[in-house]
Amino acid sequence: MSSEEIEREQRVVSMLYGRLDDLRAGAADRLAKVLRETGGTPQARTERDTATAMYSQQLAQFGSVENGLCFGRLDFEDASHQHIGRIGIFDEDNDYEPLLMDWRAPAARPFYLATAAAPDGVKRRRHIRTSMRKVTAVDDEVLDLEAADPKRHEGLTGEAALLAAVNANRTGRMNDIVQTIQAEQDKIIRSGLNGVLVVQGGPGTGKTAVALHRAAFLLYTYREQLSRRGVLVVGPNATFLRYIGQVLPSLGETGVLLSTVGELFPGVTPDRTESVAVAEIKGRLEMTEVIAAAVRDRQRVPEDYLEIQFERETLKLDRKTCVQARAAARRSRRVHNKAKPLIIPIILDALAQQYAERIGADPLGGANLLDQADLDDIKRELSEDDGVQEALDWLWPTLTPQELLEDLFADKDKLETVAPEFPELYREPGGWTPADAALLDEAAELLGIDDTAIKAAESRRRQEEIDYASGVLDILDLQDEADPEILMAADLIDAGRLAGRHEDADYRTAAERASTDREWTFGHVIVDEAQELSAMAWRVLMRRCPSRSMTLVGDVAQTGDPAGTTSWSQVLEPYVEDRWRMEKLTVNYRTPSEIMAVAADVLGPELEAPQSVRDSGMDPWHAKVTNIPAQLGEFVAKEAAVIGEGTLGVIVPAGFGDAAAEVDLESQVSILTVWQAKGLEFDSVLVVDPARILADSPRGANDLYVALTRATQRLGVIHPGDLPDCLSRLAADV
Ligand SMILES: Nc1ncnc2c1ncn2[C@@H]1O[C@H](COP(=O)(O)OP(=O)(O)OP(=O)(O)O)[C@@H](O)[C@H]1O
Repeated sequence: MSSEEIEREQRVVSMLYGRLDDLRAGAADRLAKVLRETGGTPQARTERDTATAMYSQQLAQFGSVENGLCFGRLDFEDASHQHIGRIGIFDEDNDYEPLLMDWRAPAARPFYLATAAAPDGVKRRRHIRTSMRKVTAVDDEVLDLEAADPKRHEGLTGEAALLAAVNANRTGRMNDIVQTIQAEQDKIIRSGLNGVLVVQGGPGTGKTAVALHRAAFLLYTYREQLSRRGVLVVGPNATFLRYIGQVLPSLGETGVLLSTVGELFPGVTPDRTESVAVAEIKGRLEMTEVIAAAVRDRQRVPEDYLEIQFERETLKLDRKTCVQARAAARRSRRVHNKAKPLIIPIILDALAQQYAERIGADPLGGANLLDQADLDDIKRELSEDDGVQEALDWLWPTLTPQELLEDLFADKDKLETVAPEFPELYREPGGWTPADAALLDEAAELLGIDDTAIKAAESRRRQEEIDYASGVLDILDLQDEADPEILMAADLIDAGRLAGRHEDADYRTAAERASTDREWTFGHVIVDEAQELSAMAWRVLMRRCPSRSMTLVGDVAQTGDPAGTTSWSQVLEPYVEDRWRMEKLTVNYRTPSEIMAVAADVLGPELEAPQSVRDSGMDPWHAKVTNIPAQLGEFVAKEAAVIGEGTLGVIVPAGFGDAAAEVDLESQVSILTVWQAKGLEFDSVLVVDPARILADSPRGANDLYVALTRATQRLGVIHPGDLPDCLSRLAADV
């Protein structure tokens, strides 16, 4: 490419960075100005808070698009052209003409879709590669069938830039692919907001990348709708979330909540582990019945009667009354904690009657000496009595989800009553596992919160605000009394509305608020590695998204979790029946063809493995070793030396000594289990003891498939015994 062209693009790119600097300086100035302001009316204060949040967010956005601000240019048949980049920049002095078109704008679409066969008015597509603020290369594609290069791959856009991107060494953090999105990916990214979209694709087809770019696209296109409710992105584990954490900010988006399902229950951070078998049980739909039974088990009646000391009397609360009270509460179909107020009057009535009969009895045998007012007094006193409260708590305790499950899992007798078929659920008290989150959420649904007290306090507070506000209005009106022509303040605004204006507004982003609110419902939910979710986890996510505006990406051939799914329709049927759409991704951008051929053998011929976009020219190898712990270091050192600056992932069977609980993504060599490696990639991968990975789980073949497909360049397999037959394609290490 001529240096003249590079220089020409450099001038444009430098101009755009100049504009970016101006925008950044403008936002910084405005932010500094609002931060300097103090005092003023409450309304002025809230306006300042909004402005502060807005300018801070703008500053963060302008900072995050620094790398690769402008990466493309389209030249059209009509001799016009347009530069494409991470954000839109407009020429304020020239009728706001776009200087840089946001990649998500409809007008930028031909950059990803135009082909020689369907050029869509585009004559030439140019990929502009930059490093820091310097243009390093430009790659042109002339969209002209006659001039097309016969060596180019059918169906790939920007092949040179794409191959440069997929061949680059990995850093341990995922990069965005905004510069080289391919047509089949673009279609998914820009698919409409509504309904459930399933994206099925083999390893390395860009599912994660597509999911994240889709989040950015949706936030751009449906800004109004989505910034209020937020977008939730769910990933399989914390390492994975750290791996993808930078992608959305690099696309200028910050308002997205990234979470695992295990962390979706506010206030609970999973801090203990459990066996795969127990986690699998906890993921089963049958757990809904177990939890419902656990709640019913806490709604008790005495065998015979309960004795309650009140004043100097011993009252007896008989079984029949308790059964009646319980039946009334259950009949109401209210959730447990909200149904409690229904048993209270029945119990108090019975106790008050009994007490009145004792103390009000006419010694001469006449009618009871107490009247209704006395009875009411007795009931009030009973309701405040500790002994009575204790009895009520025994009959129908107010419970938090944590209390319900802690009491259940740490009590063999309770478990025996509630879930006799699952004694494995027993555990020592303290702490929660990732699978518990879905159970806590289910329990919260059945228990509810008795918010009568909270509501009463809220309405008291609001009344006080209204009283205060009417005081303010009175004062204003007094001042205006002299001139009846002037509109009274109270004519313009009533006290309720004035009070409402002064209520504290919440300026946290939707994502921040959502993370602390169990009942928050999102505008859109994106699930990565969706095949891993258990039936119980799906219930949690569906609750968070009643609009069913969802994108689910995954690969049923990679399911490792025994609680996970092998069929999308099975998972979705209970929630949306057959009203969901599926898109497929077919090209593998990560794994070279030589490695993909080995991986495909593991799953057999019925699986359609994705097509690799490139060959590496290197054969994956295997080596038989006698003593893995003693010899592994040697292989790691050799491989690390070969890849130089690149990353090496050593994937070991679960329970292998060296796998750390936390994976350090920054280090050159990571030792991790298949579960931890889900969704990640490394320039070179060493798979240790494939026979054990196969044997360790009912989904062992899927696990091995995942392990083998993490490599972007090189693959080696080390095995202590015979090489499993399915890997016979591997060449012996020399
Ligand atoms: N259009 C593209 N341009 C450049 N790189 C791409 C493109 N699509 C995907 N990639 C790269 O391919 C690799 C695999 O992508 P990604 O992790 O999204 O795949 P995946 O389908 O989620 O894989 P898996 O199911 O194995 O976890 C990443 O390095 C990603 O950046």
